[in-house]
Amino acid sequence: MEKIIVRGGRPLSGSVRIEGAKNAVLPVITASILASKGTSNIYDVPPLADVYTISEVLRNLFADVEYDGTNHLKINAEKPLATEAPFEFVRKMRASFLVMGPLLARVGHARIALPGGCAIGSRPIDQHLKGFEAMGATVEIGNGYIEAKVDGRLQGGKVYLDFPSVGATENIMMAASMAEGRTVIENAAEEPEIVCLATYLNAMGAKVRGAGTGTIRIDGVEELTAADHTIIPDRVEAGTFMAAAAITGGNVLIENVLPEHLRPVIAKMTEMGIHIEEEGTGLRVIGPEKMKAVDIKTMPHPGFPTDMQSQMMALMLIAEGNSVITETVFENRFMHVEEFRRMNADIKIEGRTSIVNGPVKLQGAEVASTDLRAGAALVLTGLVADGYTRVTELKHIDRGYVDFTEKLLALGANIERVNEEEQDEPSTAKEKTYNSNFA
Ligand SMILES: CC(=O)N[C@H]1[C@@H](OP(=O)(O)OP(=O)(O)OC[C@H]2O[C@@H](n3ccc(=O)[nH]c3=O)[C@H](O)[C@@H]2O)O[C@H](CO)[C@@H](O)[C@@H]1O
Ligand SMILES: C=C(OP(=O)(O)O)C(=O)O
Repeated sequence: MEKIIVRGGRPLSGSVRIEGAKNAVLPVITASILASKGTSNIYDVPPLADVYTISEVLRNLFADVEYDGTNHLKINAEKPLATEAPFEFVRKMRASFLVMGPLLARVGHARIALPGGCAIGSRPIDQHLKGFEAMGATVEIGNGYIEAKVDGRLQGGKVYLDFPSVGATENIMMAASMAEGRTVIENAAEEPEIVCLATYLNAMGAKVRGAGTGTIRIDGVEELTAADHTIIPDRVEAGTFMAAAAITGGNVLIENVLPEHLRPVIAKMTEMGIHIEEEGTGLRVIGPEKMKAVDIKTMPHPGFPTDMQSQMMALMLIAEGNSVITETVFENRFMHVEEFRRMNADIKIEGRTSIVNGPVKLQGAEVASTDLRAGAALVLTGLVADGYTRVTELKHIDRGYVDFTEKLLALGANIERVNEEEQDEPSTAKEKTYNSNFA
C-alpha cells in the first residue's frame, strides 16, 4: 500500500503551476461524443486517474481517444457508438454517468450502471433523469442499471432543478444541444465548469445561452462537429495550494489561476488574515503568523465550494478561536473529522455543522483519505503537525491531484510518497534512509 509521509515544520516557498480543472475536463470529454464528424483537440487536460477512467469509458463506447499523458487529448467519435457504461467504470468514478446525455442525444439509447452512494453522501441522479424525461426519454431502472431511450430525437423541454446540481445541469445541457427545439433549465448550476462546457458545446455548433446564470436556454441543432477547446484552471487545486501556503506560514505564487473563480475562497482566507494578491496570471499567498477563526457555509456557486471545505477545516485547526462549518451540499462530508482527531484536532459535529476549536498543537499520525479533498487536507495538516504524518488511501488523491507530493516537495515540504512494503515501520537501517530523505 502506498502512503504519503510528511513531516511538519517547513514554510513553503516558490511557485506552483495549476493544472486544467478535473471537474471541467470530465464533462467536456463526455460531450465530445456528440460530434459525429471530426476530431476534437482538448488542451490543458490534467493526467489524473479520472481522466484515464473517462477515456476508457469512451473507448468502450467505440470512440477513439488519444492522450499524450501531459496536456493534449484527441477524441474522434465518428464511428457508430455503443451505448453501455458498465459498473466497473461508474464504480470508479461517478462522472461516468455524464455519458448518458450525449448518448441519448446522439444514439437515442443509453444503459449505464447505477452510480451508488459514496463517502460524501448518497448522491442520487433523480434530477438528471427528470431532465431526460422532460425531453421525451423513457427511463427504466433495474438490475443495477439505468436504461434511457427515446424514439427519434429528444424534444426540447422545460426543466426546473430542485437543487442546482452541477452534473444534472451538464447532462441535460449536453442532451438538449441536439434535441429538437428549445430546452430551458431553471435553477441551473452556475459553476465555472458549466461555462467551460457551454463554451466547448458552442464551439461544436451548439446554441447554449445563459451558462453561468440560473437559467440556461439551449436551442437544439441536428448535428455537432468536433472542435478544439482549452480547459479552465482547476480552482480547487489552486485553493488547496493556497491553503498549503497559508497553513505553513509560507509565501507561494500559485500560477495559472482565474481569481474570479476563487472569490469565496479568497474572501474567507482573507478574513482569516491570510495575505493574497494578484500577480500576473497567478495569486501570491502569504501565510500570517496567526490565523483567525471564521465561519463557512458550503453552497452552490458562487457560494463557498464544498470541494474546499476539508482544506479550510485544516486551516481552522490552527486558527485562533471557534470556527463553524456548515455543509449544505453533501449530507456526509465530514468523514475527515475522525482523521483530524487522530492528529489532536478538537472538533464537534452537530448534524451538518462542525465546530472547530483552535488552535491546537497538531501531532503527526497514521490517517486515511476518506475522499480526494479530505486526503489533500490531511497532507496539509501534516505540513504543520509535530513529527510524521502518514496518509493512506492515495487512490482518492490521485483522482484529483497531479503530482501532489512532487509539487509540495518542490515548494520545500518534507514529504515523500512511499510503498508501505518498502518503508512502513522502518527498521533502524531503513529509518536512517528515511530520515535522510526528510532532512
Ligand atoms: C465531477 C464533478 O464535477 N464533481 C463535482 C460536482 O459533483 P456532482 O455533479 O455530483 O454534484 P451535484 O451538484 O450534482 O450534487 C449536489 C447535491 O445535489 C444532490 N443531487 C444531485 C443530483 C441529483 O440528481 N439529485 C440530487 O439530489 C447531490 O446528492 C448533492 O447533495 O459538483 C459537486 C458540487 O459542487 C462537487 O462537489 C463535485 O466535485
Ligand atoms: C467530490 C469531488 O469529485 P467527484 O464528484 O468526482 O466525486 C471533488 O472533486 O471534490
